[in-house]
Amino acid sequence: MTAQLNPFRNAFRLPTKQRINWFPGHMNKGMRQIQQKLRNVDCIVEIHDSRIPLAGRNSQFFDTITGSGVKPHILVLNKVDLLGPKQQRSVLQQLRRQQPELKNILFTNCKDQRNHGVLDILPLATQLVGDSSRYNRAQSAEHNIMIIGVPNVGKSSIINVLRNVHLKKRSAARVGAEAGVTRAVGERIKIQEKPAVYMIDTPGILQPSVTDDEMGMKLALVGCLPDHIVGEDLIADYLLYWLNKHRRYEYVEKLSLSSGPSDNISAVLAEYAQTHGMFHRVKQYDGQVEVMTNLLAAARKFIQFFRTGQLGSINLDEHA
Ligand SMILES: Nc1nc2c(ncn2[C@@H]2O[C@H](COP(=O)(O)OP(=O)(O)OP(=O)(O)O)[C@@H](O)[C@H]2O)c(=O)[nH]1
Repeated sequence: MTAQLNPFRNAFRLPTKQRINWFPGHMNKGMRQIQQKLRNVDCIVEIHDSRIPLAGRNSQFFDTITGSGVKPHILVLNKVDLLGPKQQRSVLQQLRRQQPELKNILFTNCKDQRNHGVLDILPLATQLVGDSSRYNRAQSAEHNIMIIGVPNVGKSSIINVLRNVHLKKRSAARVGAEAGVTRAVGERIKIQEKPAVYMIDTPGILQPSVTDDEMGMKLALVGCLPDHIVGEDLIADYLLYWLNKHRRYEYVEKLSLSSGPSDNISAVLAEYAQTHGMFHRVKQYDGQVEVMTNLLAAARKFIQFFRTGQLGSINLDEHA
């Protein structure tokens, strides 16, 4: 695709009537439960999606909930298989520039047989707890590590990998492709025998108010909340906006678009649906049945291409 002056929108706004409930009741409850358990926690491991290293990670918010300003804290950027090694390096540089206070950053992949990076979490946590003067429980018989983060980033998956590897035990935390699988702070899950280390799984929590439209859309795009809350049509529109803005035109070939890049989501989805046989039958008022292109199915496919890395390695927080 030839480089060209970007003829597309340069800002994304939610439709004015769109009301999105970013913060359902169980998150409020989860937040209180997290705070109640904090006293016995030695280290906070914040898990986030590596494709949005900044969006949704309001560090002040998590600091307030978990006191991670005083407790040892590790930021784990998971799903690095969807980010790719080149982007990984630029994400690290970006974080070092923008959040120099973050000292302990790991990239992980739970889908990799070798559990890329996941096995570094425990040694680093143990070292940080040992070095911590305020919470010096290094000599104590057991450590408690609390896992926090926004929904669907792989918190439960990481606990399961660690438990399987260190204890050769079956999964203990529920994992699911939809956001919001873990609804409450669970019991401690043992992941190592000597010294005993426990992990506490917590429900995914977003900030109580997501005021930045783009931040909300990025969270939606990587699946941090169920698709129906924002709507697949809107998520697909944001994806198209982002790709054009960053001149990432891989979608043109992937969606077999004959006329090149476009900023019109309806036209893009209609063409994809037509060329890929996506139709549905709609009954009209007069009883006639009309065959129409299935734009929703096309939107779902477009989003799925992004989520499975088929539109290339993407850091949604990179500057245009
Ligand atoms: N590609 C990829 N997918 C992953 C990885 N880790 C977890 N997943 C998938 O991400 C989805 C969410 O994983 P969970 O472990 O349930 O995430 P969670 O943060 O506990 O989710 P909530 O309970 O909703 O807060 C599941 O479909 C996992 O299979 C990873 O490293 N790479």
